[in-house]
Amino acid sequence: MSQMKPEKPLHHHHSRLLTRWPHHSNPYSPFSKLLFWSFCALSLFLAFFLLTPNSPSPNLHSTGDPTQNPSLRRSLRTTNWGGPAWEKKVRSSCRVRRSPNGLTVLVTGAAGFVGSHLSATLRRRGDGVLGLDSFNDYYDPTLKRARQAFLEKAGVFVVEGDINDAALLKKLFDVVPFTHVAHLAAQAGVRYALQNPGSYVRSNVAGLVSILEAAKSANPQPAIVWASSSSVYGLNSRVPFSESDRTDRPASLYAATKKAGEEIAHVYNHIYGLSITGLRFFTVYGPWGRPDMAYFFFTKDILKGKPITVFEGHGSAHTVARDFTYIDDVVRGCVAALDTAGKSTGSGGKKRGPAPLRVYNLGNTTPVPVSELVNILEKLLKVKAVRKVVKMPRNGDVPYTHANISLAERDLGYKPVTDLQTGLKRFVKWYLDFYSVKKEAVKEHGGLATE
Ligand SMILES: O=C(O)[C@H]1O[C@H](OP(=O)(O)OP(=O)(O)OC[C@H]2O[C@@H](n3ccc(=O)[nH]c3=O)[C@H](O)[C@@H]2O)[C@H](O)[C@@H](O)[C@@H]1O
Repeated sequence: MSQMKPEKPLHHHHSRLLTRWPHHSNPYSPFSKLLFWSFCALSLFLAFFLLTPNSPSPNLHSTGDPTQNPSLRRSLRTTNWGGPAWEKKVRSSCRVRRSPNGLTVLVTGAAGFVGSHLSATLRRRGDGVLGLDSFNDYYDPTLKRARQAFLEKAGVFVVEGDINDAALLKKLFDVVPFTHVAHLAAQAGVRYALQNPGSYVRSNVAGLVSILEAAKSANPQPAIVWASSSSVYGLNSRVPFSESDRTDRPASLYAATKKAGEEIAHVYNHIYGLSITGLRFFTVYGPWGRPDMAYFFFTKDILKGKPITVFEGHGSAHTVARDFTYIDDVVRGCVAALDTAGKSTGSGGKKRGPAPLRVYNLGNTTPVPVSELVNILEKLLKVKAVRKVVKMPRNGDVPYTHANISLAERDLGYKPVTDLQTGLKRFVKWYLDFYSVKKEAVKEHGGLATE
């Protein structure tokens, strides 16, 4: 009842205002009618323009919150794609040069750290590869553009678009019969989830569903390999972490969205017969890495003489350690996962038989304390770090990670061969080259090869 009350006075007020309006602005005058209809026509035109998926419009690589802002969401859906020239580039990027067994792979997050390395590796061995990336500014987009430049040189076209853009995904699957999707696009980083939780739900949950929806409707259905995370082990205290261990106690929203992804994978495998492999990456590092990761910004800050914050654990878990895994080892694991994926069995959105559903740890099996990581960086950079040792805040971090990789060893032939000292040496060399003289670095490396 109380909600009904204001209506009367408002209406009353409104009609009083009408009677006071001068003649030329009276809404019932011919001029106002004309204004009214022009406004309607313009609104209709704008609505049509914004909702049409293929309409060319300026590219917005925004990381704003599209679920909070519907107009931004629309703008993400109208990214500049489509047309004969664009389709030609897509097809040529997907042309297999390793017949007859070459794969045709859609790599999401292709301008990202693991995505760019994987795309280059696949293209080098002759597979057809198409990249997809939103180039958002979670971290410096110029680094993503530099990776894209490498990929273009290697013959990989990176489509600029959002994984939540269903019309774009449908178009890609209509143009190319992908045999595989390497789904690496995600909102990464454990601690950033405290600042921007929505972004994790959008990318890691909604985005994954969007990819699986497109894949289940595609004909043929591709096999999916996607990036889960070691963080799903959360507060698990059994070491080393095995795939059969508990993963129902995540310590961060990031971990929770990756765990949710593993459950979602089960659903799409069960209902639609999609072949799905989740890879639990263990703190992947190396050249062309992510600036939001500790080894990367420690390097930057040590060189600048800025203090770095080194976390230490609480009580018996005093040493904070990670099973740091070198990029080339992880990429070999990804390639093996694609090669052994097995086929999806569905068609026309219907399951025709059981399909593989797999999860593997891709770690290094040798956890290293973060303090030791800093020691190695100091030696390589020849600069003493200014350390601020603090108790680990409740920020989503777990004290340690340690992978048991026997399953990946058995099924994928996965065998990491790079220790932290060797991998960081390669990273530091790349870092110094890339950030002091960018162009020279690009020429010298001549690709993403790091070995
Ligand atoms: O293994 C994984 O699945 C995850 O690995 C990393 O997460 P994390 O291991 O936390 O990597 P960093 O953020 O680089 O942190 C490495 C270590 O440095 C510590 N750290 C971090 C930041 C800092 O200021 N000080 C500090 O001591 C962290 O506690 C952690 O032990 C990635 O950022 C995640 O995207 C990925 O999913």
